Amino acid sequence: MSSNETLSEIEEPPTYVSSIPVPNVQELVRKDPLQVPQRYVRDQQDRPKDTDMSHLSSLIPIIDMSLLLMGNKDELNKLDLACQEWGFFQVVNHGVPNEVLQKMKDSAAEFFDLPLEEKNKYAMPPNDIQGYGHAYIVSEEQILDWSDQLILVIMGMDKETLLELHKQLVQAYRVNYYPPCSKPDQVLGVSPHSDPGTITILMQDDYICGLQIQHKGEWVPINPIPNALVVNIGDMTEIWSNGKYKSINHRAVANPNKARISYASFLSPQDQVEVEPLDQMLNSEKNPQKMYKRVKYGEYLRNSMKMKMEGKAHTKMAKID
Ligand SMILES: O=C(O)CCC(=O)C(=O)O
Ligand SMILES: [Fe+2]
Repeated sequence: MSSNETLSEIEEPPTYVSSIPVPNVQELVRKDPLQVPQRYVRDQQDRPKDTDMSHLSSLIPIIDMSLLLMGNKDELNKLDLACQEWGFFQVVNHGVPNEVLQKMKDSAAEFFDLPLEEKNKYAMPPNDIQGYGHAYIVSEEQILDWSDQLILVIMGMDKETLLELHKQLVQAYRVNYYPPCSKPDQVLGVSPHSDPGTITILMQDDYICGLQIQHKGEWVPINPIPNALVVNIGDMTEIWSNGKYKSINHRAVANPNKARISYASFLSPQDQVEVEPLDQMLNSEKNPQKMYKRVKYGEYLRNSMKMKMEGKAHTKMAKID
């Protein structure tokens, strides 16, 4: 995008790769809580295993935002290490009032409680990623996730202010609804994937576990801390940092008894922005070789949407072999 072109001049709404329509999981469970159709059953090696990784969960860094804002160097180093070693951390004292978080939770819960006909008034249209439904379904054979989603691309803010503050930042918001599952050991709520954008800010349910991240080959649960926010590095930050900061494979598992809702806010560059390793990241001793090609974010995103979510397979497009 040239420097004299601004977001407000780009009138055309972006189009997305369309996803094959699939059943509504919440409705499936409402009709028969015990059925788990074959389309949702994972191959043995992909199923959540009953291994206890809680000793690793307690090592996932917790960052105190109030310390960062006071310029605390130790906390800044902790954040730097978190991005390099884990790609995930939880943030406490983030300054977002608990009432605001609660309102988000209440309004999402209210939406998912509506009858299907009401929810379907906001159904995701073909070629769009916004709305109620499912994305990333590219073949009839694909094993499906045990969840429904509501996705919004948030552009309603004052563009001038937004541009001033963030230049080309785009925010998309996805509410994931995971109905309970009678066979949680055979399904996944969300397939393993890394997030394509810059960073993701995730509000989990305060008590129900589900999110797991891949760390040194193991699936490690991120235990909820009430009112904390989970932050993870996306693929674009991995590219800008030439791999110093890691965009980590993660997934969500289903719960046998309770529905779980998570709220993911994806921050990303504008579609036209070209992303490549920053010069200063190439001069470090650790990563002298350029590991990524230049990619246009919009193309990268759409390319990833043509594939089912499959770990970091979609990142190949940007990798230098
Ligand atoms: O539900 C979760 O905890 C994870 C959701 C997620 O990874 C996503 O929406 O990209
Ligand atoms: Fe994610």
